[in-house]
Amino acid sequence: MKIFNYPSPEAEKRVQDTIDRGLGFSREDQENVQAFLDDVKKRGDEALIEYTNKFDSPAVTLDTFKVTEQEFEDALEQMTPQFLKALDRAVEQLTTFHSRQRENSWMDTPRNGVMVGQMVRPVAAAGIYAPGAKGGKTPLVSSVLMGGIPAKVAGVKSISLMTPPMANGKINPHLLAAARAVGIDSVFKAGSAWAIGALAYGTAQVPKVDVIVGPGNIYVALAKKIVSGTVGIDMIAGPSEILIIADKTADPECIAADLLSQAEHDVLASAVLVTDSQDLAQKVSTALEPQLNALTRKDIAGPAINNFGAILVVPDIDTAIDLSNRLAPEHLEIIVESPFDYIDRIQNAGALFLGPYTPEPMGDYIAGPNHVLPTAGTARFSSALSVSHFTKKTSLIHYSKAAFEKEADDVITLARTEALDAHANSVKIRRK
Ligand SMILES: NC(=O)c1ccc[n+]([C@@H]2O[C@H](COP(=O)([O-])OP(=O)(O)OC[C@H]3O[C@@H](n4cnc5c(N)ncnc54)[C@H](O)[C@@H]3O)[C@@H](O)[C@H]2O)c1
Ligand SMILES: N[C@H](CO)Cc1c[nH]c[nH+]1
Ligand SMILES: [Zn+2]
Repeated sequence: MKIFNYPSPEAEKRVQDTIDRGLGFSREDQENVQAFLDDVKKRGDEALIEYTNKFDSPAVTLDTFKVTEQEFEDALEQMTPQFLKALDRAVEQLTTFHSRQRENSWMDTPRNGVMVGQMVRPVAAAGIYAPGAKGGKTPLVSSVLMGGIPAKVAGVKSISLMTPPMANGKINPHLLAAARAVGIDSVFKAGSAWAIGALAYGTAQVPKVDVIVGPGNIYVALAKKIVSGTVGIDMIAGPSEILIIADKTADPECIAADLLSQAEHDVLASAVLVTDSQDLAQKVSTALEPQLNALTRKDIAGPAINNFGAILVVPDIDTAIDLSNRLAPEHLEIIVESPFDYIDRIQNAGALFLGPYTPEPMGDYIAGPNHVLPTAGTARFSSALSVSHFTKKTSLIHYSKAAFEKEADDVITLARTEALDAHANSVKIRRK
């Protein structure tokens, strides 16, 4: 992995390439995705089956497109006790974390005779996307939990899960077990942009939803971007990224492993180490090569490391923090002598992992917080997928006659300033 001194023009270029890589949708991608969406809007399930047959599995038909109860049962029979134990732990710990995000409705009486408040309500229907590239061979089972659990905690009644099928026309059984564990019964065998279109517009089989959440590749991200406004979305969750700030106390083998953990997600993933130790930089670079070569997904992690990976040597940890705030990474690991000393200075990051025993995958699967996180610098203004993505708020207002009389003149004045006579009249008419 290439080592750069930072600041320097060469390092600056690599940093800029990393920032620019994430959400760069080409015109061609946009046109293709728009065409998929238009077609799903027009032809519904027929279009879904056609694209699923062409891109994922020739075995999916209109009759087998929705996962049946029998398929759920067959899947559950294949689960090992070891997997079910891990799944149970993940479900429990994620539910505990997300339950703390619940917001209550409230009412207040700020002035005599006036009542104001906010009612929190779940959306009626939500759609969850769980990635599964290469005919469902890399099913992100954990993404089912990350979408489903906050939706359930919010109180959403109808949840549909979309995920690409495997070549044999089935959904990966572990993914179905995860869906069952969080209480999602409607699972459809469709991925990519057409799955997002089905959720946004509805088809004969797929219910139209109010909110679509979940990560996915460029086609999924672009489709979500296009349909947002028609439906709510969580965010444009792009290719994964990790930034690690480490000092001489860090273990180079662990740092190399953590960098690769995100690089293996996508050829567009980014993995950056920022350190004040030249010695650590060299050792991580050396440790990385053999670890990369041993990976099953080295064909994905390799290009990610080559194109969007870097080891940046900085004069001090304060410079590392400034750079990290500028990059606003999806995942930020701080592995230095006293990591908690730096929390106050972290302004932009999707999730923060502190200390040598908090590798990023703890957060991907089991710690509790959500792993669907803002990427490509969008952590400057957006946050992890949460219960609030599945709720909306209605304001509540009440005036007594006396309270109305007291404030009426000011409303009339403001309405006239805006030349809105009818507004003024609606108040005036009540003042007999
Ligand atoms: N930001 C986050 O929180 C977060 C979390 C998890 C995963 N991720 C990211 O999600 C992504 C998952 O992507 P994935 O590819 O593994 O799964 P995916 O399900 O998003 O993509 C696979 C689908 O894309 C379709 N497809 C393939 N080629 C196509 C083409 N030319 N046109 C249209 N559709 C096509 C396939 O047929 C399949 O249905 C990765 O980039 C990963 O880094 C991000
Ligand atoms: N690291 C990914 C988010 O960028 C989430 C994930 C799912 N499975 C493994 N990892
Ligand atoms: Zn991951």
